[in-house]
Amino acid sequence: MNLKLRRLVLNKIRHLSLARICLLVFLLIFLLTSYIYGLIEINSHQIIFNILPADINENDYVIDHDMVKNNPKIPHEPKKIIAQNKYSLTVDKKIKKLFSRVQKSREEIERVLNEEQRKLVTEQKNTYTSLIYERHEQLKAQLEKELERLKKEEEEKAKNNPNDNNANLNQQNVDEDDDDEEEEDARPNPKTLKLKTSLNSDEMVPRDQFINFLKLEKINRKLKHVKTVRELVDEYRLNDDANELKNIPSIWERYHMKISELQLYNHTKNVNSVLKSMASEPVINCAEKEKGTQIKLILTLNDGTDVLVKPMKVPRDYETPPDHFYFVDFERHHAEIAAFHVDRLLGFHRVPPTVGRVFNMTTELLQKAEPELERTFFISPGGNLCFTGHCSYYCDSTHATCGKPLDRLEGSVQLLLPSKPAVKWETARHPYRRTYTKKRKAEWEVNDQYCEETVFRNTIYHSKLFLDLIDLCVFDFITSNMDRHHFERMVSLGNDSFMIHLDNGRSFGKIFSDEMSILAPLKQCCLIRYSTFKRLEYLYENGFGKMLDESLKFDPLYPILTENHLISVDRRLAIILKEVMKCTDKFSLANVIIDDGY
Ligand SMILES: Nc1ncnc2c1ncn2[C@@H]1O[C@H](COP(=O)(O)OP(=O)(O)OP(=O)(O)O)[C@@H](O)[C@H]1O
Ligand SMILES: [Mn+2]
Repeated sequence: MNLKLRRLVLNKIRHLSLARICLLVFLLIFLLTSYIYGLIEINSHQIIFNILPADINENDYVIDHDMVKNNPKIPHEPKKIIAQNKYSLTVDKKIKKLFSRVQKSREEIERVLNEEQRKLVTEQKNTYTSLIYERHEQLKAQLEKELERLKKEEEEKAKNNPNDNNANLNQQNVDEDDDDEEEEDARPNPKTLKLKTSLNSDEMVPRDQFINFLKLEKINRKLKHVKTVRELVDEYRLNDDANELKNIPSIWERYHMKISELQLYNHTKNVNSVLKSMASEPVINCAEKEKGTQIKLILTLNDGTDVLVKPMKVPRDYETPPDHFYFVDFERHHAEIAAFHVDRLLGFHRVPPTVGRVFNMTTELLQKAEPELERTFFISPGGNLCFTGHCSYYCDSTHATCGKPLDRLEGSVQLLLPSKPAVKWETARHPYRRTYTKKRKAEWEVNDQYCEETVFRNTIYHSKLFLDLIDLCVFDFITSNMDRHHFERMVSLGNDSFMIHLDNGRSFGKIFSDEMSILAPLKQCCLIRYSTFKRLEYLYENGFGKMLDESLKFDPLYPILTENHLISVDRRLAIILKEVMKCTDKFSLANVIIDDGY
């Protein structure tokens, strides 16, 4: 009896295990396919399921809005936390003294080159410029010869071995390092060869001469016709057979057409209406920005305006963790907004109009999303609507962009500036670029003579562009932005059209300390534009932090910066002025503060 029972049980178990094994194998195959097709992500410590219904049903994302209203713990309106004038203004006597010294040297600073000097300096400048063009032509001719020779060799080889399928010569240049676009290729193509604007290493440009090149701009400025986008559009329309610019959205007339070679807008007033419409116009399409390292959306608004949206990732008081490099830092929407206001107060007007906006993720993003993006939406365990999107950094489920709460999402909205076909842009590598690696330092970080040895020798900076670069350094130090790898310009507006201060998402990552290395261009070159200095003086006298807070009050997401951020802005302004002061110990005042007419 006992034996019979035992056999029966054993048999049952055997059968059960077979069924289990089948089930297990099936499950494994299922998991493997899910993993391959991206429905499952495996992290170091968890497995994440991205299994979504193939067709997204709007009802899957119904958010309980009453819950938000009835739950006082959920902040559905940002609290106004900044008490006015809480941060104090310290006035440094030494800085005040610098202001009065500059006032006294005003005549000397503002003086233009006399006729004789102008001729001489123009000649010197032209000598360098012709030198680099000459070398460029020589190099091009040399490369063409070399290519010709190689081609002949290949042809001869082909004649000798007619069966051998030779590799195409031009094919060898396809692999280009994206980051080092200005570095020389192994075998550059003479047709697309970029002009090397740098003089040879033994050809130093003395400081006095370099300063004269900058001063020469003051004369040129007076003679110059300042080009606008309107002119570019008019020019383009003359040959616009495809009628590409026939029915352009109203933003062109309201804003784009007025962009000039000098700045993105001339009066705050001109930009306020754009900010307002970007913050309120209904969204009609939502796409992802291609090739981004972090998630960015491109929205088309009802009035035809295209805008770039960076969604909220971190709270206002977030600081970059001490072990995080600048190149892995999160992009912050509040930084983009604050940077616009800082740039505007500095009088540069080189950051595109940027405003904060609260989105209803369901109706404004999900329901308007293009299919690729739509597929990445899901509801989190906390009941919030989230999406991951596609990008190379932080587009996995652990870093999803989620409603705070439910489907309420804050973001920065930046106007997309005009580009092709009427407006051509150019990107150039920043001379004080960081290495974007964990271990290697850039030359400017180890060589204090870098400015004279490298920057002064680059003929691209024998122009207005150099003091623009110092302006950018001032702006980046105040906003604490270490992520300035390139700068972009609308070159069809002119050879030295202003540097657009784009991509400020990684600024304001430090609050209680200052990143002194950002000031390297100012410290090493010891040159600053007169009008910028006067602007810094004005902000110092009137309280930069306070003015910034007042300016930010116009943003729908106010407060944008914390009180400590505002204190940091005042502190950094004083540091910049002190660095200028140190420079005037080394060089005379009129050889540090330069009036180039801009
Ligand atoms: N407001 C704008 N108008 C026009 N073009 C823009 C604007 N903002 C960004 N772009 C274009 O998109 C590019 C990428 O923008 P941004 O630098 O913000 O993205 P990113 O993904 O952070 O780039 P990266 O991570 O490589 O620094 C810019 O270099 C510029 O060419
Ligand atoms: Mn960036």
